[in-house]
Amino acid sequence: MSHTSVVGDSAKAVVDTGLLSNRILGSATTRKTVHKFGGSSLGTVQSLETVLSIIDQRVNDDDLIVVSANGKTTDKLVEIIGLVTQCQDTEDEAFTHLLLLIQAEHKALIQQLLDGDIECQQSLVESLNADIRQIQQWYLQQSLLENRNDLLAFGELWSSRLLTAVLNQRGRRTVAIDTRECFVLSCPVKTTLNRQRSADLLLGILESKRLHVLTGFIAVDEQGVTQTLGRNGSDYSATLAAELIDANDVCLWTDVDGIYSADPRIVPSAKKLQRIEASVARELGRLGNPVLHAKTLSPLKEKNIHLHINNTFYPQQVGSEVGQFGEIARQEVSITHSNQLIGFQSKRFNGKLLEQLQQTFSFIDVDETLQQVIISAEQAYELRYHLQELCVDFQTHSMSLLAAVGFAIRDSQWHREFVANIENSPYPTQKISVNEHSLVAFSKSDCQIEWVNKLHNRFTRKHRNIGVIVAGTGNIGETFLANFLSQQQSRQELSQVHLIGVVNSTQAWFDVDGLPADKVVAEFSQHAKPCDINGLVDWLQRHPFDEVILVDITPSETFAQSYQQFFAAGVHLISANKCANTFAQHALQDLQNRANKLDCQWLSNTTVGAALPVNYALKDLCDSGHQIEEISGIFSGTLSWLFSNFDGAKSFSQLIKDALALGLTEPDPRDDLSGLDVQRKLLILARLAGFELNLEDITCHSLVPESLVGLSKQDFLDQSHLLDTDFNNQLLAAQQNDACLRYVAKLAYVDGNLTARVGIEALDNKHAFASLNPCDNIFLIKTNWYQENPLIIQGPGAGREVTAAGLHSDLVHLCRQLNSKHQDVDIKGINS
Ligand SMILES: NC(=O)C1=CN([C@@H]2O[C@H](COP(=O)(O)OP(=O)(O)OC[C@H]3O[C@@H](n4cnc5c(N)ncnc54)[C@H](O)[C@@H]3O)[C@@H](O)[C@H]2O)C=CC1
Ligand SMILES: N[C@@H](CC=O)C(=O)O
Repeated sequence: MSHTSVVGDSAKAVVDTGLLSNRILGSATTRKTVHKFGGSSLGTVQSLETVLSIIDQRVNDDDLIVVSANGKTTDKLVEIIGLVTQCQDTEDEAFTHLLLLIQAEHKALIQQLLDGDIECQQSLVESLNADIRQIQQWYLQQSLLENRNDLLAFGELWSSRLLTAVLNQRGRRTVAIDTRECFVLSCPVKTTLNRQRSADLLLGILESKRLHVLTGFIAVDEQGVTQTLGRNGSDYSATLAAELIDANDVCLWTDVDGIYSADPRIVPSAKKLQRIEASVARELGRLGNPVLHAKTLSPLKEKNIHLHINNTFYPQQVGSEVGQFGEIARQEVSITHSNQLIGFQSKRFNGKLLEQLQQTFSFIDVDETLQQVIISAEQAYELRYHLQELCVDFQTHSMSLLAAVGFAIRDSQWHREFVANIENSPYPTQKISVNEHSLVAFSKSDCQIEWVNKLHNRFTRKHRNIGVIVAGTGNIGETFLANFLSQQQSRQELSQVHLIGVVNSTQAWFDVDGLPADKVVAEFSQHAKPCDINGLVDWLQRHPFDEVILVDITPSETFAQSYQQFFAAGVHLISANKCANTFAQHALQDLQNRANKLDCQWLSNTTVGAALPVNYALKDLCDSGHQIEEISGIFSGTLSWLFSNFDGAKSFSQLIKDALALGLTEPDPRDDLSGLDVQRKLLILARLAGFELNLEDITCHSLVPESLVGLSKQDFLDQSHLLDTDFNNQLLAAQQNDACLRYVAKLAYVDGNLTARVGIEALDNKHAFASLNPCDNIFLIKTNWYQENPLIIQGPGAGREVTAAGLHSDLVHLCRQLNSKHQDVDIKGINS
């Protein structure tokens, strides 16, 4: 066989595998990946263009490409074999029709994809025509059945030639490899590869700085005779190639989104399993999963190669990854079923015969007591034939299975639950087979869709893996993280919540297997890698969790401006940062609309009053029909603390430094002293109450003189003594009038007029706002129904512990919502 090789320039420089695992994320080193494109991805010009763009963006020259035959070519070639086998009257006509159809389809693909390159078109069409003539000749000589495997091999051969030619034409130096030159089977029946010989041959063929497109599905035996690798043989070719070249990953590009927790065509609430432990995947394959095949997975075992299932038509979407993972991924449970099984019973199913059968066939269950083996309907034909040849008497019956599959499920709490559920279900079970990673109920009746749904709901409904990323490791962030583990252990709502990332302004530490919450602060600098907001957004687009919550404990406006991107990545937000909530009205509205549209939740109850339930209360009042007429009070913990403690004994400037050290102030205390923080809080409450206004609509009296505004934070603190005289004077004046200094916020809505202001006031010592504990906030809310006796909420309004507590409260609320979230999978043509 000759190679198709046309010279061109490869422009691929950047590695972007788009893959999930820790091994890939955060690493810039090149790693070899075998990309396999299935027939559905190669069937039309349009889908081939999509494949070409995936190759352009994601495939490096070190990688290998493995292709199936274009579209349904293999089915048509098999049909030709069927015609010849059946010897029908109309065979000639049907043969010619099918062959011409195959020829025409391939010619059309060549001409459209190589549009403008007549020479290349001609060369490919000539090869195609020669192959078609060869098939005709076999047919006329009645040797088609003898050459069955060579006939089938044409599908992959044409496909690899075409893709290679197009890639070369588009500047990617590419070589086509017919795997019959390098995949040598030591046992064609079991499709066992002679690994050493095959590796030597393949590595000898690969050319440096070239991309290689390998035929899937075909190989040769030790005598050089063409062999096929059976159903899903191209997937197997890809994993074999990965093993031979020592690749890290195999990417199967197909027309499904990944592996689901049940068949999504019949279980609408099935969720995608983004990470599947390899041993669990093998068990799913053994039980008949239509995407994962035991044979495909076998070459990956020894070398811990990860397998990715990605949808060609939605390449940005995260698919499923099979490999070795930590505890979080191992907790997933899926429900599988099949009505395509055959039970064989024979008195001779014991001893040597059974042993020998087990070596040749992949049984789903073997039961010596029942003298029964269960096998897929696909393999039943061969078993029947084999037993007949051995003159073994047997009976057969249709069977079904309904199974729960999960890592070490036999030893988990699910074992008892499964048995109880099956025993109480109408599924007429013959037996339950208990395996390390699966619990399987078998029946002689079909398994009904509703039983699959019921079991799936029971096992997976509440199991949503939620990843949490904390942005901001300062004053509040550290305290939030310090309390994370104890919260996780004590709150039932957080049982599936995992800390998977911590980010600050320059660095990030991610681990999809979970970070040690109790050590994360201490070990952050040791593990963190440089990361900016773009890096974070990138990471968020590929996370393997059912839900991800980002907790923004930064003071950063830039970070808040990225919320749009976070929502676009499907991430939920909890904000202590007040910036986004105080964007211009239209910008905030856009953001909220976007979150709603994308089904993303956004909680920000600590932005006002720290952990005090002010936002909740106000929202509840409005939702229940109150019309808000006044919101007033002391909204700054810092200013409350400063003015409560400021009695002249200690200077005002020293008190500012103390408040900063206590963690009450904003990172820059001038944001409190200027009134900006209070102004923001009043704006947040006003908007919650249904008023439309912006920051500049709230009159603000700043306590920071112009001369101290432009200084660095440290210079400001050094020069803060310049404030002391003025504040001493204000204090004296207030004291002389039996009054005290307080920084007050007030919004009033009277006769259709809205006024809002924040500023310092001298309040009578008997005023409700005068006798607060230092640092307490007070919120007074008047409505049409709360007039003379307004609603008052009072308590600590700032500080590390209370703010962290408020954020944890938001986390529990949000997880409660997400845990019970029901999300149906949309399946084209079935429910969408
Ligand atoms: N102190 C309090 O009582 C309360 C504070 N808050 C809010 O909590 C937030 C955090 O305050 P502190 O912890 O005192 O601040 P801090 O200055 O001590 O820590 C801020 C953290 O955010 C990180 N950061 C800054 N910009 C970032 C960016 N662009 N990307 C990622 N990380 C970034 C910094 O590296 C640092 O780790 C502020 O928004 C504050 O308004 C809210 C309620 C109460
Ligand atoms: N600096 C703020 C912190 C809470 O938002 C305050 O003092 O209230």
